[in-house]
Amino acid sequence: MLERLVESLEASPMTKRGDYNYFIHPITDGVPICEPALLREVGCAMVRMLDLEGVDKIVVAEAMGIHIGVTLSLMTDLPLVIVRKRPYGLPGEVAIHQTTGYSKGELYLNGVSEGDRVVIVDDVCSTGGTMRAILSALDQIGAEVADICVVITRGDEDIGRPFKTLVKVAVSESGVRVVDTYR
Ligand SMILES: O=P(O)(O)OC[C@H]1O[C@H](OP(=O)(O)OP(=O)(O)O)[C@H](O)[C@@H]1O
Ligand code: HPA
Repeated sequence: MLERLVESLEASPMTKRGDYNYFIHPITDGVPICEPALLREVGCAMVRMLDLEGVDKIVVAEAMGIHIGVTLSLMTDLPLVIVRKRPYGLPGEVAIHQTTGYSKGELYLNGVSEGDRVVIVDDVCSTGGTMRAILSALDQIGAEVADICVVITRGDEDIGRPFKTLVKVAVSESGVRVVDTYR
């Protein structure tokens, strides 16, 4: 279990975004190509780990939460909410300020209502800025977060509540090392 993920992560090419050591991987970038077997491996592990009891919706962030969310939505039959990087101006839309290790921007949440029970999934948690921003928007709406799972965690970020991860990695200029695998 998770062999494809571990092997491909440790073979990730590296680049720099300012001072940030950025690894390039099919799950986090869709580059160079995302194999169905890898998506299946990730989807099966997440379904096993997540507490899906009574959950109404899966929440993901554009862009690199989308393929993971679609995989889980097809496996669980739960609807998908995509937090977008552009506004739609619909009633109830919540704007969120996102800060990552290498960027800042706005995200916009639609489609979650007060009392909804959701799970959040994403490709990677690094500084935790994206996850904290989404959690604060869901809290503002009055939705309940049943569980959170990311594919990859890098660093020891605090997002204000426990969350699950499939693998934990250490990243340096020379590459990615998987330091823990959860299944
Ligand atoms: O823990 P953090 O420091 O917030 O980093 C994690 C976030 O960074 C990436 O998103 P990004 O905004 O770069 O957009 P992308 O999904 O379009 O690559 C990634 O998909 C996570 O959502
Ligand atoms: O190092 C990274 N690689 C890909 N996506 C990311 N999102 C946050 N950090 C990274």
